[in-house]
Amino acid sequence: MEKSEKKGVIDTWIDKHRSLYAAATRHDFVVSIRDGSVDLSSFKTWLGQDYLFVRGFVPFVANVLIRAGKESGETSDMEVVLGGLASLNDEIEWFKSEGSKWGVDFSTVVAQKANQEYSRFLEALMSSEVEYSVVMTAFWAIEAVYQESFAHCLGDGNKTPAELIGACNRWGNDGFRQYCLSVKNIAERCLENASREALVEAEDVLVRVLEHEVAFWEMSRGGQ
Ligand SMILES: Cc1ncc(CO)c(N)n1
Repeated sequence: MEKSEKKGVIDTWIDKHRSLYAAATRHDFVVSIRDGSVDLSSFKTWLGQDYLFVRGFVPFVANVLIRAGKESGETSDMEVVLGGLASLNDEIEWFKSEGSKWGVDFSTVVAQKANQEYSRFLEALMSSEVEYSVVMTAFWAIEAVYQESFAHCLGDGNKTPAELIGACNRWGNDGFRQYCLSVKNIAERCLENASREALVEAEDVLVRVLEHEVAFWEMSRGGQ
């Protein structure tokens, strides 16, 4: 089989954890955006919590960037991650303008438990004990869940409310999809050469990202 046809280890894990992957990428909140039934207080809750998440995600991606420069052996890895970091800069500006559009004052938003736990998980991944291949797998999964979720809200037959199209476009656009594929290719390349222990850890980290993503969407139910 040609290399391009071969199923990578990430796709094998996604198949193995198919129902959890679906829970993370087709959550009720996401489905409600797509079918137009979304409760706007849920959206505002998500917006405030995700703004806080992204502020914590920046140092995580910066850590990935440093590792991509030192540990990867491929000069292109750093460029891919730098592109991601640059788009987080725009994203923070976008969050601020969405916050004023929806009347969400981020200075008063408090991180909920699921958000705190996700941040702690990211901090643990920044330890130098964690292998590059494991960190890259986590990074891919974090980005891919948002890409798949929001692309679903833009797919054929969607009834996504006009005022939420901008949010869906942020992560559902084709450029972001391509970027996620680049990150996936980096992770796959690293995993091909990884030790047994690293593979076990990478699969575990992938599962834990999916669980954190489900818990993150669940916060939107509170609507507070
Ligand atoms: C919870 C969460 N996961 C992933 C991303 C980005 O991919 C985000 N902004 N928020």
